[in-house]
Amino acid sequence: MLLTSPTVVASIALLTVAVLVYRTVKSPLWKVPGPTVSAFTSLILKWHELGADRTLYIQALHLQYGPVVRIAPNEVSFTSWAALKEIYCSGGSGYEKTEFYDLFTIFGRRTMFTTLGKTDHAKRKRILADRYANSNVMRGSAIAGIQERSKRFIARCTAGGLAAHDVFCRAYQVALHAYACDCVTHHLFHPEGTDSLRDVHDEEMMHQVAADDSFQNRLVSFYAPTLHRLASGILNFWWKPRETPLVEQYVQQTSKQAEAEPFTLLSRLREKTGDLDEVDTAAECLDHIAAGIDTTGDGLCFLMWELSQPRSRDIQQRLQAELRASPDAPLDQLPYLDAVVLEGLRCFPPIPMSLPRYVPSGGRVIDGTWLPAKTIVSCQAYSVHRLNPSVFPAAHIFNPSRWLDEDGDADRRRLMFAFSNGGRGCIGKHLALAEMKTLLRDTYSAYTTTPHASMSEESMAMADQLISSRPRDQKCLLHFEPLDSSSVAGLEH
Ligand code: HEM
Repeated sequence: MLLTSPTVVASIALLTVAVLVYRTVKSPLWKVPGPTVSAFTSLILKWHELGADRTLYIQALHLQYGPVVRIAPNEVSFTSWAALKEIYCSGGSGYEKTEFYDLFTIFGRRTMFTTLGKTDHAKRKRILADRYANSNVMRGSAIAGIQERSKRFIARCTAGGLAAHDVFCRAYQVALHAYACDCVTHHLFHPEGTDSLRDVHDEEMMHQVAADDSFQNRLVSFYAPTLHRLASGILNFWWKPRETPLVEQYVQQTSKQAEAEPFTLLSRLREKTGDLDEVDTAAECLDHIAAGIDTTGDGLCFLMWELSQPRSRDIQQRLQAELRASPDAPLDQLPYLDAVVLEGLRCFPPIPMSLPRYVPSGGRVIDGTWLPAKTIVSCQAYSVHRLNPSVFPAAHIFNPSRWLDEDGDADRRRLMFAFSNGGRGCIGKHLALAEMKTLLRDTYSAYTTTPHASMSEESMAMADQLISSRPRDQKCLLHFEPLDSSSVAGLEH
């Protein structure tokens, strides 16, 4: 009786609010700059996550509040080198990952990417690292496979003459994602890599991974597992669950049966059979496929879109001039190509979002702010690359030449966060760079690219997925116009 009295209910509610306010105000995070609402609830942040614009929301907060911003009651975002170094590089591999990475477990197993603790991660990395070393990526049939796939990509893009070709991934159309898929599976399984540039079944399989629209569904399963369990029928109607049966089957079969060449990851995993069972092996390989398709594909897509704009005409011409002047130069001796790729990854990082980590026990001072253990801290490449004006002046401008200036070179390179930094940075970095440079070299030694009239900046706006981003309309129509017949002849396949 007493409990239903309005006075008692109001008193309990008031007391609860008072305790909440008291605890919030007394929290060590209270003084961290940020909107007041972030101190009380993470709902606004989650709303932006579901709306696919978390990255831009955090960017706006940094613009308003500075390099340290509280984005949720227990979460702080940073943009400075001091913070980046502490969070991602201290002790070699930085702070431990949060349970956010549970969203990416495969076949119920943790892979190198989803391992949270440092010790387990270091053990797994010791097994895998040598196959992704630059010397292994750039040798013999490893690099020859990339070159072959790049020529296939160009052949598909130019098969219809001047007609526009969709260089982004759409069902049954030629795509940068197909190129990235064929390159990464070549590195994992050769000779059993995919041929999604030419084979419809492989393209369909690639498409399941690349055009996955499940991020909202997965976010709900992460934040509200009970709701997800109870209401999955309704949720699945609105937001698709992740379903990639074709690639799962391919990886499970291939990782069991294939005779893989010595440069491949699979051959390495075979040498280490005592460390990983069949399911671990398949999960690790599938993870690398997923990690290597959207990232390289979207990175190239945003970059080629930018190069195709009238405002980038001089840049495209300078790139063409360098490539045509040195047709046989090794990839690492083409400084402007390198600058174009770095600037592409700076302006359009394929993983633009926060990479969340826990403050270790005992708490830490990060960029002058003391934070208790278990606070979630992160940097996001999108903001790191745009909000350090002394290192990246006029950061909103796509300007590859900034990377040619010897002055400040070390500062720029250490703030390049597209592949993250420290011991948990991208293991596939050299593979991705080889793929990007090879395809750009083949394209711009022989063609000029221009945007199709139907394309707009809005359709190419960044849309966040779970951790990566992609163009909002998932298409990017470009024309490929031959520079002259002699340059094209070498690329015909
Ligand atoms: C332009 C292309 C790429 C970009 C921008 C990129 C970016 C990144 C970033 C930012 C991370 C750190 C993620 C985090 O801490 O949450 C990462 C990790 C990782 N990447 Fe990439 N990546 C690219 C291509 C690739 C490729 C081609 C592979 C294929 C093998 C790959 C495999 C991985 C793996 C296995 C990890 C986990 C590393 C670890 O935890 O030690 N990535 N990548």
